[in-house]
Amino acid sequence: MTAGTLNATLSVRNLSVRFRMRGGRHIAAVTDASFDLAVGECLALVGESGCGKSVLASALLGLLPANAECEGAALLDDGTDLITAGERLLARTVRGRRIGLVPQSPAAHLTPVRTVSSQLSETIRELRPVPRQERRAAAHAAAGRAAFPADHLDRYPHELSGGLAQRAATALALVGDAPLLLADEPTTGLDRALVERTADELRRTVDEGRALLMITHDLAAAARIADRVAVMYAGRIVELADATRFFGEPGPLHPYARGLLDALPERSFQPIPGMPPELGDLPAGCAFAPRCDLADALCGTQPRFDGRVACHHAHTEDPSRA
Ligand SMILES: Nc1ncnc2c1ncn2[C@@H]1O[C@H](COP(=O)(O)OP(=O)(O)OP(=O)(O)O)[C@@H](O)[C@H]1O
Ligand code: NI
Repeated sequence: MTAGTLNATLSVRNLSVRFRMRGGRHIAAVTDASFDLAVGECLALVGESGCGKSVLASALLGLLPANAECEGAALLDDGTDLITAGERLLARTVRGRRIGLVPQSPAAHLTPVRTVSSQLSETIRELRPVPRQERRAAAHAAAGRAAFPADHLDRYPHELSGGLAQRAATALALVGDAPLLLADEPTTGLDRALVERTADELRRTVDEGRALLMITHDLAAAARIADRVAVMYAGRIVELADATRFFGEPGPLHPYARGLLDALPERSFQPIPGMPPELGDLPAGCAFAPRCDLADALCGTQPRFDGRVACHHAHTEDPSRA
């Protein structure tokens, strides 16, 4: 292990996930992803729809379907490799206990026939033996941290709006007190005020000594709580940056990441032209080249990720090198 990974709660190394499809085809959903996540840190994973964010999260929790093939490693601080650990170990010691998941589709994650309060209580009971009274208190505390209103705890999932279901799922992820949280679009369906409140609560959870990988389309939410940003394009992490630098000056290094920020209404409101490529049919070189103003012959070869960026024409502050 290198020095840089010593304090990491999670070290992802060269993680690739491919789906085997009919006719011998493959979909390269995640390719060669590497990053670390430390205690007290929030890493935001951003990128357009379909770029592989949720597949990456599912790989870390052993929740991929049977036609998925995984390579690489994802090490917890005690050396447990999430990629090679079997289902028994993941189910007994990892999911809910060491890693809490806020799923992308909360409705599918909530049990329809039980109230939010009973689901929270049941989850606590499964994780550790505590008296009923304490379970109730823990359920209330988790609801509060997820901005879920206490007077809705006795409701069934179908009685909840999308935003409330999202917050119920967040409470379920928090109730186990896992040191590592994976939140897949935790602010979807929430209005701006609730986005900010949820983001602030998640930030507080991190500041109490946890680590958070937050997957999001919402760059404003990412700017609010993230310490670092990982930008994914067509299954690859193309930039890994300090959030202050990324959202402020000098801004992102990768032309795709610069395009994502420029597309924001509060910036130039200029969408990136074109569409991301099919992950079943990726070009040999840089996958962003067909949409990139800066692309030239060099981009026909895959740019190497140097720890900060993977681009032959990365933005530079030094005009003589531009
Ligand atoms: N079970 C599967 N079999 C085949 N392909 C899959 C499977 N699950 C996901 N994919 C493909 O993997 C790619 C990445 O999907 P993923 O859900 O990770 O995207 P995402 O970045 O989370 O997008 P979004 O922001 O819309 O949630 C997509 O092209 C998707 O079609
Ligand atoms: Ni997703």
